[in-house]
Amino acid sequence: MSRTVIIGSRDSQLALVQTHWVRNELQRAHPDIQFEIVEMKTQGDKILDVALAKIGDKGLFTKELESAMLEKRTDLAVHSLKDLPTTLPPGLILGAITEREDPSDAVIVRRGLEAAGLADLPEGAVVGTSSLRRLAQLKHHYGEHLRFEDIRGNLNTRLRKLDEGRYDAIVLAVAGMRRLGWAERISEVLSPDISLHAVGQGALGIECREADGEILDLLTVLNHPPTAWRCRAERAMLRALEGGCQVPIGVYTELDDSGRLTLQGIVASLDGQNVARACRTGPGDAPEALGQAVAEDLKAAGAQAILEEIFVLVRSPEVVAPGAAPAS
Ligand SMILES: NCc1[nH]cc(CCC(=O)O)c1CC(=O)O
Repeated sequence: MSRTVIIGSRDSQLALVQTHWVRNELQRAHPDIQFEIVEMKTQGDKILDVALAKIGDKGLFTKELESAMLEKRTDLAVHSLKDLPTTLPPGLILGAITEREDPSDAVIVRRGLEAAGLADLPEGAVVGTSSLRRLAQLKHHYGEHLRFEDIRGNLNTRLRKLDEGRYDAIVLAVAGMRRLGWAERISEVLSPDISLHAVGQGALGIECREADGEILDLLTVLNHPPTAWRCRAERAMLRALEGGCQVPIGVYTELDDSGRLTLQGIVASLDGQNVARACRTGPGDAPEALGQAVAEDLKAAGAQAILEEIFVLVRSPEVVAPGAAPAS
């Protein structure tokens, strides 16, 4: 293949680290092909100071990258998988899912404060989070002891706000901190008993045109089947719940040596008081069926009512939902 392959990326520091990693992997596997990166701003990058929930959740960080592929200005796009909606525009598919980083959430304590994690923070300490999923689960466990406030901006901005003393701790994805080389700032990795992570967290999704067989062939080197099975189950669950990225939905998956996949799911009310949980195990090579089954169990456990209540809250004009950033 003699063409130059153009890779679309958001221009945030994390997105560029991820896209350069993908470019290097592709270049190593296909030395005769030229790979180029084109940086783009998405809607979500332009309007970070606005309550994102108001703008519409689907594809805030992906639309511009997708239009570019459909118009053949680019050939593929690299996304944090958790920012990629579960339903893609016609003509585009998920060509590969890369090996997952640790998908857990991490607590970062402000410099100068000696605390090993959330349980160790002083009474009334202020914890910053921008995701309803984290907020709901942390309120459920630490609502009596800690206060929670919204935090916005990219990872650099959030760490700066933390160290300026506006928060005592913040909660972020382990994966982003590691990829940016800031792992040593992680004070605590939250166990799934405290916080189930976002669907797709820690993995990269590579999107391309469905009909572009050449590109699809090139991408097979990036696909990590165990991660792909886990993430497909997680995404099928989310899709079946029709949960945009704004709702407190968390997951945890495990793949055992014999290829059995376990998917745990949670749907929580914003105050953390009302929680629906479900867990099932099934064959790893039928992840969509497993995801759909767990979604049905969650609905039977009360998820529907929780989701409807949140939908009304998030859409009502008076209420600016605390921390409605997408897909965390
Ligand atoms: N919501 C934004 C976002 N999208 C992807 C990551 C990094 C982690 C990942 O790849 O899942 C983050 C930051 C965060 O949630 O802390």
